Amino acid sequence: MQSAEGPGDGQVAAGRRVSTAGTQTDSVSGQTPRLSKVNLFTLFSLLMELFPPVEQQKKSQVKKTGLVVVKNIKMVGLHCSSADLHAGQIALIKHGSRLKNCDLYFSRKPCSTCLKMIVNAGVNRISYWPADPEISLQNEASNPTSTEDAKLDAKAVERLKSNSRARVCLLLQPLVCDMVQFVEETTYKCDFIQKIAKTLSGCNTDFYTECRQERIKEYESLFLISNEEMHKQILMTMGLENLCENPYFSNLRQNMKDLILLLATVAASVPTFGHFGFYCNGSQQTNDMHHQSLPQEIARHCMIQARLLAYRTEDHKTGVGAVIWAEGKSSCDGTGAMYFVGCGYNAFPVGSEYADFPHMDDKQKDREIRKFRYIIHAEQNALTFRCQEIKPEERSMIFVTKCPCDECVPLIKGAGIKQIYVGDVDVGKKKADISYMKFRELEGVSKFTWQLSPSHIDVHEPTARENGIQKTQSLDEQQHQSKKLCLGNH
Ligand SMILES: Nc1ccn([C@H]2C[C@H](O)[C@@H](COP(=O)(O)OP(=O)(O)OP(=O)(O)O)O2)c(=O)n1
Repeated sequence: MQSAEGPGDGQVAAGRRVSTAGTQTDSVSGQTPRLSKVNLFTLFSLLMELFPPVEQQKKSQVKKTGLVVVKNIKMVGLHCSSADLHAGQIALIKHGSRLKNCDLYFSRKPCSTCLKMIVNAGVNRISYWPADPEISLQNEASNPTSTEDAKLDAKAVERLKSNSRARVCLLLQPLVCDMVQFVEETTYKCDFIQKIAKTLSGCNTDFYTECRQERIKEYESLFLISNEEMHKQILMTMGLENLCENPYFSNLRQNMKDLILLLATVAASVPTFGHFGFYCNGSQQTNDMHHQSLPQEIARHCMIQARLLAYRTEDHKTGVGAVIWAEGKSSCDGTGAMYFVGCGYNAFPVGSEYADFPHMDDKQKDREIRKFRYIIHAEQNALTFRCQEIKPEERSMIFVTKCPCDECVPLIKGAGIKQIYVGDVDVGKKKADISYMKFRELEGVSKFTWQLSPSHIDVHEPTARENGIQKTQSLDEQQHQSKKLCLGNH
């Protein structure tokens, strides 16, 4: 991941303050609103809780939890609980003593079983989203016995917290004031939404608003506690009584609400809509395992991660995000066999200051002071700062929000990545300083672009592939689906 600043100012440290800085500290010169690293990691932990389930989740008091492992201010692990293991246990299995000095971002306050092992591994800091914890405290009325256990666990967590070297805290930074509006506007203009809008030709121009509203409703019910009293009770049980006083309490709730709004807006940018998905064009279809498509919901989820990363860009005109995942042998992680390899966004070389390089684009005169020779592309950063090797025998995939340019196409192929999931709006374009010609000719890497399912284009052709499986749909089924908004888990 790009950029070297660390999380720090303006953070919400448990029980001390809600926020001191009015805004995040690292936005670039006030040009475009920018997501802070702390908020990026927090939002990634929430997203990981939403990773499409690969197995049946058990109905229990233990809530599914997302987890981001950060080392030297870079993400090195993305996990979520499985049916048998909590997210913290998975981190321990996957990283072992490499957790030493890492920062961990949980989507829920971890239980004592996880916390004792994580603390023991020597982590530096543990941050969590201040709503219902992993062992739920929200079911008080419905199940008094399990709430008793949950309260005992919360007490044990507090004891572990006060006796450990690791800092257990809340790290939430207020968003810059026009951040949500900026995300909403850029989302509406993004390739994925615009491609759908074109096919609707005015009959449902408001589909994006509907998608977004659905996501907001879903995420609010998962990540917020609507009842203020209940929220206070939970914070008290978690040892955050200082945050229960106003204005801290209302500031905290507003911060949380804004972040959820932002996450839902980004998630709505790659919607489950009609027959849209990531498909490769006919001639590229193959039976080779390495080149078969991921399930659509997983592909969409990873693209949402890439879209979120783009809000860390240092290019104030065009933000791009990229994330690399691979599929190993089966695993205990809630992500199934998939594991995180690396991620990045477009930015100037690490350590540079805002004024070091030109920021002009190719529509502005004077070639010498244009940005293009200096900016490191999202894919380049994802490859440079990856935390895992790309193994030739495994299915590896990169998700990029914008078509790879001629500089990046050979890098992706050379690195041995097997699949690209991408928005292809710029394919074949040659701009003055950056061109997107090589993507079309790229061979040996499967290209899944956002489009209508091939089976929808020709209803008699049984070529739709969901997870590599041939599928035929009746005309009726298709018409029904395209009328209705399918708003399941992104
Ligand atoms: N796969 C890609 C494609 C582009 N970029 C980055 C490099 C530059 O920071 C920016 C370039 O984007 P554009 O080609 O859209 O050029 P402009 O920013 O000048 O926009 P415009 O389309 O108006 O020319 O995106 C990237 O990181 N990864």
